Amino acid sequence: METLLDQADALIKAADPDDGPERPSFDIPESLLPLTMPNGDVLEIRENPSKGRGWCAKQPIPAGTVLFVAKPIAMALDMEYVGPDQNNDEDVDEEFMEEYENQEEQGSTVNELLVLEVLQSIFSNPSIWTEQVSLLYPRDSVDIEASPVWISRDDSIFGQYEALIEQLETVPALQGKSKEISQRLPLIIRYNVLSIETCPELLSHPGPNGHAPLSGVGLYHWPSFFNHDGRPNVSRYAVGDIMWFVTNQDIAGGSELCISYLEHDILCESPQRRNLMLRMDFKEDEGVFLKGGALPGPSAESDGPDAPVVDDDVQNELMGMNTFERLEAIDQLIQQAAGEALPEGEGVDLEGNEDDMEAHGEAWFQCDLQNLRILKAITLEAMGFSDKALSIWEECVRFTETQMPPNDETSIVMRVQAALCSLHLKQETVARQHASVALQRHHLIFGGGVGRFRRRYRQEFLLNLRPADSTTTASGVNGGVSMEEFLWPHVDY
Ligand SMILES: C[S@@+](CC[C@H](N)C(=O)[O-])C[C@H]1O[C@@H](n2cnc3c(N)ncnc32)[C@H](O)[C@@H]1O
Repeated sequence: METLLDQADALIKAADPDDGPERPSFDIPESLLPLTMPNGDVLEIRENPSKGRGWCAKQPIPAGTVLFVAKPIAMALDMEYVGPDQNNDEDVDEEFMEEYENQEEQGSTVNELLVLEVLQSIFSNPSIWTEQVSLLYPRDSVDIEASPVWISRDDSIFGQYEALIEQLETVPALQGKSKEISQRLPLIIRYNVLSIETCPELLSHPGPNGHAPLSGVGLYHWPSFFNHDGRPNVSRYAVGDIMWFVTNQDIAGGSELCISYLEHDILCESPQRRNLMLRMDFKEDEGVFLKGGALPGPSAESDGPDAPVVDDDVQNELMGMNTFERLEAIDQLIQQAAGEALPEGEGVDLEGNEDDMEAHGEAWFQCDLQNLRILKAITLEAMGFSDKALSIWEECVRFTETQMPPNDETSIVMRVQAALCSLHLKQETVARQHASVALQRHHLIFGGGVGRFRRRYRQEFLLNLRPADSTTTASGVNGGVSMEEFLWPHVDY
């Protein structure tokens, strides 16, 4: 994994400031090649009457087992998708653009680029269709014929799509299949696409050296047989385009192995909200994923927001303020997010403009509150109030450990900040406890002991969230040793 992380860093470093990085297409390192074929002694695909095919465990599987590692059939980067050019088209109708922007917000438009990429791969190597893509859901011709014909919102993409479909008939192995491919492929992408992100959980992910520009979508073969569950027992993570699937808990033989199609911080929401976000062809209405009892999520008739409010734009807007203003704004938003207050001058944002920060007097998503807590802790630390920040980091830890799947990678990030903050306050015992849980959990999910942990967290340790971070010496006893070296010394694990 370390080699792949180096390659990911190199792509970010060499990225064009306007066009972003090159698309990652990494070779699976030799040491991981045995993990690319699902082990038939341990795993099998079974048919389930209500969910279709899905991966199952043939025998007990311990937590932290890598089920397999996969490379996509094709991928596309979010940054590559530019969408219809509004400036050059005076006839673009407003309703269309509104719908287009909504879709864009939901991150689905890059899927259109993926349709083209997969088609290109099929054209170059027809066995990709016959041996992999054609086996994916949906397979039933009734479902397929009932679906509307796919039309891209982007004329340029649609033109290329039609041309490629026509060219398929010139490939002997695909003759007579172009109609089926044109009907099925967009649906296959729609229902099997996976987001691909490198270290997305890190606070440094969106920053200058973070891996956000490598984010995209991909179509994978074996991973497409994971069904969704609101209590996933499998977690996934990626470096570049290579993706790992690992059990996040001990699994009993015979159980189904499921991932979550939803972001893990949405899983604690009400079924109504989860289904709105899921946008799938099935309803996910199992009980909410909670260890500590149900949160008071919105009821069916609630008119609270139907998507998280504290998105990247809101977070950037807040981080652009000076710390005093920011703290005040965050506190106001926390009240609104908890459904305790209407915003100042209802329906206006922090600068008095109308925007989607309009609150409804209804609770926002739990992840909104979590994101606001994180921003508050960062702000308090920058202001020198690390003692207040520590209790907020600990609240953040609690959220990830009670409202998210077991051993979630986000809980590691929160433990790391709680450890660094405690050490800054010279509370070494507390710091070591958080540090130890973070490392154990990281080792379980990502493997590689302290070496890999420190490699994956390299950018995170450069964040300098608290004054004098880089030179801190714990309680002075470890003169000259950085906080991370003090808490996670390089030892064999
Ligand atoms: C990525 S595929 C998973 C494999 C699929 N079941 C198959 O037969 O190939 C996604 C599709 O599986 C089905 N599916 C996945 N999770 C489900 C669930 N929890 N309940 C019902 N259907 C589910 C839905 O039809 C969904 O569009």
